[in-house]
Amino acid sequence: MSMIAAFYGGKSILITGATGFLGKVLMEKLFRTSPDLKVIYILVRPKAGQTLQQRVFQILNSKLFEKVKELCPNVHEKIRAIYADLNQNDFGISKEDMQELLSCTNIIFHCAATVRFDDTLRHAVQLNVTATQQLLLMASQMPKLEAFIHISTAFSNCNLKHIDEVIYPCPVEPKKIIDSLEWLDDAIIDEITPKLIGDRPNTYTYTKALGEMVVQQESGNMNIAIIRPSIVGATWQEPFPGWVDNINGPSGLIIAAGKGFLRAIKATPMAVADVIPVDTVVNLTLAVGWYTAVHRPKSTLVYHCTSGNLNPCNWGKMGFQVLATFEKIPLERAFRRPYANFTTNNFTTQYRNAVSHRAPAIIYDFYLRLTGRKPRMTKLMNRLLRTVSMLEYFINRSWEWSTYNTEMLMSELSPEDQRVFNFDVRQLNWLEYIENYVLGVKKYLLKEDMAGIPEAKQHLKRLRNIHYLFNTALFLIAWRLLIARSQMARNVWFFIVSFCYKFLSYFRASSTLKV
Ligand SMILES: CCCCCCCCCCCCCCCCCCCCCCCCCCCC(=O)SCCNC(=O)CCNC(=O)[C@H](O)C(C)(C)COP(=O)(O)OP(=O)(O)OC[C@H]1O[C@@H](n2cnc3c(N)ncnc32)[C@H](O)[C@@H]1OP(=O)(O)O
Ligand SMILES: NC(=O)C1=CN([C@@H]2O[C@H](COP(=O)(O)OP(=O)(O)OC[C@H]3O[C@@H](n4cnc5c(N)ncnc54)[C@H](OP(=O)(O)O)[C@@H]3O)[C@@H](O)[C@H]2O)C=CC1
Repeated sequence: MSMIAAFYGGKSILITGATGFLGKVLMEKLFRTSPDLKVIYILVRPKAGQTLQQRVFQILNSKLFEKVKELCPNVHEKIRAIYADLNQNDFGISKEDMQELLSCTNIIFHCAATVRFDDTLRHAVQLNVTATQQLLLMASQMPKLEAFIHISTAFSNCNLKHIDEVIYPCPVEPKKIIDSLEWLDDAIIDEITPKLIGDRPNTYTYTKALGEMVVQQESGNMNIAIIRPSIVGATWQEPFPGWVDNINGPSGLIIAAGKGFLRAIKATPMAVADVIPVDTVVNLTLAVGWYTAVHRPKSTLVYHCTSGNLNPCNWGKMGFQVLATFEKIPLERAFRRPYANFTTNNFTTQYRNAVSHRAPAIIYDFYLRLTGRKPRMTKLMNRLLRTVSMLEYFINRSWEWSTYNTEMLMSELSPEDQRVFNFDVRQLNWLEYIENYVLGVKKYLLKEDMAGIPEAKQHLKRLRNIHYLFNTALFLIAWRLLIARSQMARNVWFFIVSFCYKFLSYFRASSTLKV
C-alpha cells in the first residue's frame, strides 16, 4: 500500500494553476492514486469566453483524464472550481468561497505563475510575487493546513553556475519592489527593469527568485517546501507517454523544427539539456507534500527536480533524436524538410537566419501574393526568431544543481512509493523519451492523425524535389550571369562541356566494342 496515496485520502486540497500544464497532470495523478480524497479546490478564472465550469469540463474530457474517468467516474463531483483572479486583491474570491477555503484546506499546491519571458515587471511581480504573498497570508489563516508546496523554477538563480537547494537572497527586498511598483509609472518601470533583473535574462526568472524569498519570509510556522523543476517536458510514463498540451519550452521548437520553419539555431550541442518530464515533477511534488506534512522539517526545504546531474543529455543529442523521429513520423504539411544546423557563432547565426529562415519566408510570401492570397510567413518567421532569441540563453549554458534533498526524500520512500511516485530520473531512457515526446507533440498538441503519415512522407518527397529543382535553377541562373560577364568563366565552361563530351564519346565507343 502506498503511504503517499493513503495520505491524500480524505484530504481537501487547494491547487492554483490547475488549468496549466503542470496543474492538470498534478490533478490527474491525485485522482488516479487517491480516488478517496475529499475535494480538490481549484482557483480558476474565466478565459477565452469560457466559464469556469466549461474550462473544468474541457479538462475532464481531455485524453489526459481518460484513465481517471474509468477508475473514478464521479471525479467531476470532487472538483470545486472557485472563481479567482490572482491579479486582483484577495484574488476576487467571494466571501463564502473564502470562508470554505480557509476552514477546510489541508494541503496547498501553488503552481500558478506567469511563465512568459517577456512579461512586464509589473505583471510578473503581481503574479509571481504578490500573489504568492497573498496566498501565504490566506494559508496562515487555515487551521487545518498541513503543508504548503510552492512550485518555483530551477532557473530562479540562473545567474549562478552551481546552485544548491537553498534560497538565495536578491539584492532588493521583494517588499520594496512590491511597494515601489505601486507608485512608479510603467515607463519608469521599463527603464529600471534591466537594472533590477541584473544578470538574469528575463523578468520571469527574477520574479520567481523574489517569490522564493517571499515564501521564506512569510512562512511563519507553516510547513512549507519549494520545488524547483528545470525545463518541464511531456510525460515520460503517466498516464501515458508523450502527453503535452502547450507550446512552452521545447515543445514549440519541436513543432517549428518538424514543420521545417526552424532549420538552424544558436545552440551549444554539448550544453546540458536539463529537460524533466512533467510526470516526474508531479511525483516529486506529491511526495514532498506528504513528507512536509508528516515529517514537518524544521526549515523550508528546497527540492531540485532536474535531470542533468543524475542522467545528463545534451542539446546535440536531443536535436539529433528529434530529427531522427521526424524521419519516421513526419508532421503534416511541412513548410520545408526538417533539418538542424547548430552554431555557436553570432555571425553564422545572422547568416543562417537570413538564408535559411527569412529568405524562404519572403519568397513564400511573394508566391502567396502572386496567387492572390494574404502573405503571412514573414510575420510568423519574425515571431519564431524572436522566441528563439529568448530561449538562446538556456541552450548555450550548462548549470549544476545539487539534489541532496531530492535524493534524501527518495531514500525515505517505501519501495511501493518509489514505484508509484517515481521521480528517479536515472531510469529515463532519453532516446525513447524524446521519440515519445515528438509523437506526443504530433498527436496531442497538433492533433494530427497517424493515418496521415504516408501523405506527410509524400509531401516531404515533393519538398525535396522542389528543393533540388530550385537549387539547380538558381545555379544555372548564377552561372549564366557569370558567363556573360567573365571570359575566364566562359573558358571553364567550355572546358567542362568538352570534357563531358569526350567522356561520353569514349563511354559510347567502349560499350559498342564490348557488344
Ligand atoms: C528539444 C529539441 C528541439 C530540437 C529541434 C531540432 C531541430 C531544430 C534545429 C535546431 C536544433 C535545436 C536544438 C536545441 C533546441 C532546444 C530547444 C530548447 C528549448 C529550451 C527552452 C528553455 C526554457 C527554459 C526556461 C526555464 C523553465 C521555466 O521555468 S519557464 C517555463 C517555460 N516558459 C516558456 O517556455 C515561456 C516562453 N514563452 C514566452 O515567453 C512567450 O510565449 C514568447 C515571448 C516566446 C512568445 O510571445 P509572443 O507574444 O510572440 O506570442 P504569444 O502571443 O505568446 O503566442 C503566439 C501564439 O501561440 C499561442 N500560444 C502561446 N502560448 C501557448 C501555449 N502555451 N500553448 C498553446 N498555444 C500557445 C498563442 O495563443 C498565440 O496564438 P494566436 O493567438 O493564434 O496567434
Ligand atoms: N513549464 C516549465 O517548463 C516550467 C514551469 N515551472 C513552474 O511550474 C509552474 C506551472 O507552470 P506551467 O504549468 O508550465 O505553466 P502554465 O502557463 O501552463 O500554467 C500557468 C497557470 O497559472 C494560471 N494563472 C496565470 N495567471 C493567473 C491569474 N491571474 N489568475 C489565476 N490563475 C492564473 C494559469 O491559468 P489560465 O489557464 O487561466 O491562464 C495556469 O493555470 C509555474 O510556477 C512555473 O513557474 C518551473 C519550471 C519549468
